[in-house]
Amino acid sequence: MEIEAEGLRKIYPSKAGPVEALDGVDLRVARGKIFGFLGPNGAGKTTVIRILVTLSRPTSGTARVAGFDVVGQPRQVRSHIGYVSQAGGVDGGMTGRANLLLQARLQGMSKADAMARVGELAGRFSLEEVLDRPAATLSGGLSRRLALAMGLVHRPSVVFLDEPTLGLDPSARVELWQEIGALSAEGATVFLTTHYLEEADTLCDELAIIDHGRIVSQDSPAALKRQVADGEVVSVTVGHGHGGSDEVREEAEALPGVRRVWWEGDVLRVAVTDGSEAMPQLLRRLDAGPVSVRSVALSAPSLDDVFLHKTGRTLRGVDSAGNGSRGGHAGNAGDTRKEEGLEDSGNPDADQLQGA
Ligand SMILES: Nc1ncnc2c1ncn2[C@@H]1O[C@H](COP(=O)(O)OP(=O)(O)OP(=O)(O)O)[C@@H](O)[C@H]1O
Repeated sequence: MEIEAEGLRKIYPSKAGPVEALDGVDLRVARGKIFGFLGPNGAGKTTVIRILVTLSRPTSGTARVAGFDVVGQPRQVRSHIGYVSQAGGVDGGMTGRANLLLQARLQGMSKADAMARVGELAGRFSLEEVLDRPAATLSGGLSRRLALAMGLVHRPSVVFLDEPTLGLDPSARVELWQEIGALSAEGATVFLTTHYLEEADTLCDELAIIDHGRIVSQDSPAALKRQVADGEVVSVTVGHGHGGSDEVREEAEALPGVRRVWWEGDVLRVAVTDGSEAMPQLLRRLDAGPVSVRSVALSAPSLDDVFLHKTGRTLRGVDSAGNGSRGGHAGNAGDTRKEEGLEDSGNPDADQLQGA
């Protein structure tokens, strides 16, 4: 296993009293896999990543990355990992080349080696044309590619990416997926957080969903979807404001071939063994009932369904810039980040950590 965590707990002190961010997190990620970490806001994703990349210590529990203990052997861990935070660590006032060179020099490379590595990475990430531009002038997609290249300067075997495509347009996102896929094809292990379920579904070999500081599920995207429904999901949209009726849900549950029924706003979702068999019966039953049906659709279960089933919340509503209602609670991070900064003081480069 390239990443292993057991019983991770983290309690942050805060003025309002201790905040339990992690409540016994276990994780196992095999070498070369792309592992996606999903969860509502405030679920504990960043806390786990920060422990795994040695920026924060667990209150209790253990974790090993690339075979090294994150608490006892932080230097060894750092020399084997790349970490690209949400902020990315790119200095906007410096050119792309200067950013890359600085990282390489910080890794202890000679000037000649550093320049050769910058050339290599620029070719690999199609950054040649932007090497001499100040990083602040790069588009979102280019800036993320630069940040990723910076995280790979020292050829880490495990790469941590915190929301790598947040706010990117669809084509830039797909380009980055290709880069991430290539990393794993070359043997690197990738651990990423994302709010985009499509990204998790397309890119990741395995996913863990965290909620309230606990892992509620870990499996491949396909297996997770099978857990929700080994079949199809009929989605019935009812008249505005008429969703949520227990009576309708119970009626649907009583039909043959129905496995699970739940409301998502004004949409009744019905997990069934065979959609074409269940749909006519379901519609007949609904027609006789109190709600009007506006539309019906049949689909395979999605990760949205999994997420809702596991956390009781939906991640839908994230707009292309990553804003919007992401479900879950925002937590009380706003007034407490300072304490986190204190915990990490002494680390000169918390945003872009590659090696010690
Ligand atoms: N330094 C801190 N001091 C106190 N509480 C904190 C601190 N950092 C995080 N927390 C709290 O711990 C919990 C987990 O936060 P964390 O940032 O790990 O969640 P997250 O899943 O990464 O959220 P997001 O998706 O919003 O980034 C939240 O309740 C948060 O408010």
